[in-house]
Amino acid sequence: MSIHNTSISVFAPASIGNLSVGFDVLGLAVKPIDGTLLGDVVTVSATTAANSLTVKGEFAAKLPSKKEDNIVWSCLLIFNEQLLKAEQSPVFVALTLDKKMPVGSGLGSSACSVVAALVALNTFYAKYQGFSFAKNVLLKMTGQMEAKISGSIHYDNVAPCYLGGLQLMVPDENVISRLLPSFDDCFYVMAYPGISVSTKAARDVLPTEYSRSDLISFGQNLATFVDACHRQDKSQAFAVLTDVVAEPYRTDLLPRYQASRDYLTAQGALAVGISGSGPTLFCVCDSEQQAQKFALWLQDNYLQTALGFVHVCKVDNVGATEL
Ligand SMILES: Nc1ncnc2c1ncn2[C@@H]1O[C@H](COP(=O)(O)OP(=O)(O)OP(=O)(O)O)[C@@H](O)[C@H]1O
Ligand SMILES: N[C@@H](CCO)C(=O)O
Repeated sequence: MSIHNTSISVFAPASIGNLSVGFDVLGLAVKPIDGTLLGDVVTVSATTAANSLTVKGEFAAKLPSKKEDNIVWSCLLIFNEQLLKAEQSPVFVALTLDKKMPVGSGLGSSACSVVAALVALNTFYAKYQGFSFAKNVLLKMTGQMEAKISGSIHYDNVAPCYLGGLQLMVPDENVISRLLPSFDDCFYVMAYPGISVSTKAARDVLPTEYSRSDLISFGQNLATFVDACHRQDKSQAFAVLTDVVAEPYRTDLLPRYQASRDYLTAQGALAVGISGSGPTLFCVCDSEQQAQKFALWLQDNYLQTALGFVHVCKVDNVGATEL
């Protein structure tokens, strides 16, 4: 097939950064059970004119109007730079971003755009020029792009969004992220209240130092959770899903969060937490019936604007995928 008459579209899913116990080091990709595409789609087509970027979709208007300020454009620039370093010739492309994800939502919105763009470009070049970057090289590029947005490298959204499942960030640049066994039978209710919280602002409220007892709790909760994942011990895993690093300092940014958390916990949720830097709340449930009940409650009690939504999700084990 000629490079000039076809296009590649890639979907990249929402994710729960931190998963309460793993600040900046754990992330879980999720997908709504009703088949809704909760994530962004980027399409790449060859063009004979100059490079271009078109933005459409429900949340397009929330993005900067100049294409140079859209992270998808930065992805194209870094990708082309890397192509040249690999002695490959970039071609002109027309990019389209279908911005389905609310910005500043805690669902990994910028990660969805970054991953969809870089995977779409990589797939495009693989199919039509027989060249592609290895997964780890592409993952590093996604980390650089995420850092450009939030001010520090953290892979807890981009890694699960790209690779799927529950990912643990490893401080080894040859590994970066490792897949952990997750609990595929659980349901994750995701409630986005319809307001925006910037990741940078939610990082700025965190202390620069922590007490020894917080340090011990953090290490113990994360280690116990990872061990429980490997043993598939669901009750142990979710019993320690407590965040001592970020949640205590971020609840003030999240109207109705504390009351919702208390209610859902009292009603038997396996765990409740802030997705990424918020404002999305996630609630882990054992059964679909319980998840649907909590979804209705969150719809009535956690949402604040008409832009808000609630989805009952499961783990997305696939990650970024060509449509
Ligand atoms: N394609 C894009 N998608 C999302 N944000 C973008 C994009 N391009 C540029 N931006 C800008 O990047 C910033 C993203 O902010 P932030 O990191 O708080 O949001 P986020 O990635 O949506 O957060 P979260 O991970 O909590 O969902 C905003 O200022 C937004 O205008
Ligand atoms: N780990 C990040 C996730 C948001 O992108 C944070 O909590 O600040």
